[in-house]
Order: sequence, then C-alpha cells, then structure tokens
Amino acid sequence: MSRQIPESELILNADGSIYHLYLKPENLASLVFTVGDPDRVPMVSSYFDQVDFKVSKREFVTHTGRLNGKRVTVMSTGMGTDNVEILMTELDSLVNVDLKTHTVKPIEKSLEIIRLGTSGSMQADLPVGSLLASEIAVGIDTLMQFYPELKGNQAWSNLVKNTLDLTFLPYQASASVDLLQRLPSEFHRGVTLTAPGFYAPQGREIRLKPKLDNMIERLAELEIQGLKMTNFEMETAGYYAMGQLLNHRMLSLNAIVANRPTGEFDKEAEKTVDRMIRAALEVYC
Ligand SMILES: O=P(O)(O)O[C@H]1O[C@H](CO)[C@@H](O)[C@H]1O
Ligand SMILES: O=c1cc[nH]c(=O)[nH]1
Repeated sequence: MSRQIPESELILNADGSIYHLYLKPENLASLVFTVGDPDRVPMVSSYFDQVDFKVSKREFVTHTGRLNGKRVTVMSTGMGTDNVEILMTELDSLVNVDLKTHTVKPIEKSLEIIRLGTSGSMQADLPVGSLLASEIAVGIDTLMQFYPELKGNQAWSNLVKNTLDLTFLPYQASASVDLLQRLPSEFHRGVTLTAPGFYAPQGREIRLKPKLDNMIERLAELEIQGLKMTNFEMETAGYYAMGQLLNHRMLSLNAIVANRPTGEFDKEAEKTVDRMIRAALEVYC
C-alpha cells in the first residue's frame, strides 16, 4: 500500500477539485496547452470545435473541449516557475493520484504538455516575429534546489553558472524529442534561458541597474556542440525539469516578441502569437 498523502499536502476543495487549479480528473484532457496570460486561453479555445468545460481560479483559467475529434485542454499559469511548480504537481496529481484514497496510483500516466508563450531573442539574427521551440532550457531560478537532482547532461548549467558568476548551480532539462520532431521547419530550435524575473534577471534596466553587466552579450556568445543560447522567458526550464521528474512529455514553443540586441519589440506581437497557436493546434490536434 502506498503512502497516504495528508489532506494538508494534497489539498482538495469542497467539491473534490484540486486546490489551485479547481479541476477534477474528468475535466482534464491528456493533451494540455499552457499559456502565461489568462486572456490567451480563449484565443486558443476559439479554434476548438467545441468547449465543454470552463473554470477559472486566480491565474489558472482552464477550457477543455475537442478539436478534430481529439480531447484537448488549454490553461493559463500566470508568470514564473513558482506557478509552473503548482501547475505541474496538481496536473500530475489529477492523473497519478487517487484523490479519494490520497494514494499514488499503481500505473503511471503521462500527459503531453505544450507551452505556447512569448519570449525575447538574445540573437540579433533571430528577429521578432520568429517562432522557436526550446530544445534545451536552463533555469536560473532556485526551484530545483528543492527537488531530486536532475539526471542527464548539465553542461549548459555549468557554463551559465561560470559565465554569470552565479553562487548556485542553474538546472538544465530538455524537450520531448517526439513532440519536437513533429514541428514544421518554420520553428527555429534553441536553448532557452528561464529567468526568475522580467527586468534585471533578463538584463533590462529601467531605474535599477542590473548587478550583472552585459548579460545578454555574455549569454549570446555561449555555444555547446554547435548550439547557441537563443532566448529569454520565465517558465520553460521549470516545465522541462518537473516534466522529467514526473515523466510527462513536454514542449515549450515561443513567439519571439522582443529582440534584445537590436532593442526592437514586435509591433504585431498578437499576430505572431496567433500564428504560433494555429501552427501548434495543426500539428498536435
Ligand atoms: O507570454 P507568456 O506565456 O506569459 O510568457 C512570457 O511572458 C511573460 C513575461 O512578459 C513570462 O511569463 C514569459 O515567460
Ligand atoms: O523579452 C521577453 C519577452 C517576453 N517574455 C519574456 O520573459 N521576455
């Protein structure tokens, strides 16, 4: 008999739904698209043939329906890997924990989880309006200091630690090869830096000067086995790391809306995001 998880750890609402997401197992499809912005959820589900279920709690807005006969969920997470940790743990609990007995189910189920997010390019020749799949992601937040060590190559983590002179080791994890391979050539592939903030942690200066000088230039010239670091955002490494530990298949797609070396912001960012959404639905649904 597996461990009985205390009510204060696996928390359920009065209607039996899981604490933050407000979902019951039957409300979730095994193909899940995630977005940061709650307003992006109806943009995605407007392409579904039907929407059967909607719920919203804090930044977590969920729509589940069908497209081309396939059941599909889209949900928002808000920003940052702290929200991703909640999302991934609660999604995993919905499929791999018996919510009545509070015990882990004997047969593990794997979800397909695909992020549809915005991102800033570190490379002058990766222009705004581009679409990019994160092949590898490196997290410079501290989430993974609290989970079991990630197996596999950590060469990027070590390189980023030394380049930025960080006092802790970042973490590195990868996309599902199967999900990545299905993408059309329109999608660039890249190495994504997941930052614990939008401004100084991505080298931006408004009134406060970032502690790290020339962060973008230093990161943009890094290269391992012919791959360069390509873009900044705030969730992907958290998704890939939690997905690796919990055995879910993960992919993060990025609409490049800012080019940091050239200082440009995409004047048609919404159209770029819409192009990414339509491309992803066509490939995975
Ligand atoms: O557009 P989303 O999916 O929110 O993703 C990116 O945009 C937000 C910052 O503006 C961060 O969440 C970052 O990861
Ligand atoms: O530059 C950017 C653009 C979108 N999201 C980010 O996190 N950074």
